[in-house]
Amino acid sequence: MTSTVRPHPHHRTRVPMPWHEARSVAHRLPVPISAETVPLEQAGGRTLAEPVHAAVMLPGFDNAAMDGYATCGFGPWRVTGRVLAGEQPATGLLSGEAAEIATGAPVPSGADRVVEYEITTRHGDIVSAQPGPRRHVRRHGEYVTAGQQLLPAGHLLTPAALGLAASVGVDAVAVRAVPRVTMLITGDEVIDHGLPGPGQVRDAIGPMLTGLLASWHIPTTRLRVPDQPAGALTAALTSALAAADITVVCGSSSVGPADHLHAALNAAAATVYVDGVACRPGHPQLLARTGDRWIVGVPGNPFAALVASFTLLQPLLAGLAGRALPQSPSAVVCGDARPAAGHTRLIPVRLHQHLAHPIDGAHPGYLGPAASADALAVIPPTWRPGQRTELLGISS
Ligand SMILES: Nc1nc2c(c(=O)[nH]1)N[C@H]1C(S)=C(S)[C@@H](COP(=O)(O)OP(=O)(O)OC[C@H]3O[C@@H](n4cnc5c(N)ncnc54)[C@H](O)[C@@H]3O)O[C@H]1N2
Ligand code: MOO
Repeated sequence: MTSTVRPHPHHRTRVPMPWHEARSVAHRLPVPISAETVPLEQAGGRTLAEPVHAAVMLPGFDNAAMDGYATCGFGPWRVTGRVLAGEQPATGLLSGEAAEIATGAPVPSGADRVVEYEITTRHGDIVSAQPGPRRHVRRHGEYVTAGQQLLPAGHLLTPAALGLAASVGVDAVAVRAVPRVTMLITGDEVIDHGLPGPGQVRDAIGPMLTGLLASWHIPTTRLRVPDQPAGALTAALTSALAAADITVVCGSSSVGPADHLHAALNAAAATVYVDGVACRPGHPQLLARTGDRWIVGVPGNPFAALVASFTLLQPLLAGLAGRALPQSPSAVVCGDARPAAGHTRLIPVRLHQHLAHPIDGAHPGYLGPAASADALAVIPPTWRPGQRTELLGISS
């Protein structure tokens, strides 16, 4: 798995790592990054470094699950008062008494059920009903007891998880730090704005990865690196490594005369863990480390760069956050997914009626199909028509 980087051999032989193995290596190698305590408002999309425990019981008090009447004993009942949410009942109820009550209001002592308005008839202060078996009272602590662990360390704080933490009285949570990510965009032909001139291309990877990482709640710094002089990437990588937990080098991953990544890694005394992955597109991708700093090399072809980001960057980020790899949903792929011997194909698909429909026209250098896809379907070499296959969600 580990190899020492040699001086840039243009025609070196790489042994590409199987796609699932590359993901697993990128996920299990990192030690989780440091933890910090942040207010709940800032914790969305972060990963818990410590479990969340309930500070209070839930519900916090016996309360009405319906708008209607809290009643005691058998009806008809005499209505003696009214309790709204946020109020405390003025008195308890005796047998044959009722209090009008709002959903969420504390039920008066003595009440044995809440009868919803819809099934009641009322004449003056007398209310009648034939209630069903449901009591419509949410009992103190029936959901959560105080001190109970609700979310484990390693849990991603989704909107529902934030709401849950707030509902049990939590104001701040211990989460993993946000890794600092720098992107180095290489290529003398690559321009940032406007219309490309002869031989030029617009940077598609910078905007794509900025958006992808933002969807994972991670801000990025983007820097341009010229191909010439040959030492420019080494200098840029050295300064990026000083400031960033992860440096993503875009382009320069292959074996061409301007592909300086391996020389730069050598200069940084980096250990390379993944050097080529048996997938299409995106095979010339790379994962390396020096100290606690990580380098991910993604190919210059933009769709290949997207695939590489899901292959190495997403698992690396999960590992740094101390989080499990996201569980991939699966679907049956319609038609011929064209499996290829010896490598995993990643194809853009649209999801319709629980089936994955491949989008035509995918090329490593073109993002059209990926831009209108719901997911990338993972097609192993052994794929057969009608077989379910893993999906990587790319549309959020
Ligand atoms: N002899 C070989 N040549 C190539 C191989 C190989 O195995 N042997 N692999 C091919 C594959 S597959 C890919 S992918 C590319 C990877 O090349 P690099 O990562 O070194 O990237 P570049 O050479 O710099 O650029 C490739 C291509 O992508 C365009 N590009 C680069 N950066 C951007 C950007 N930010 N936005 C949009 N487009 C970008 C660049 O202009 C080139 O067209 O190598 C193959 N060659
Ligand atoms: O990774 Mo390359 O783009 O397979 O085309």
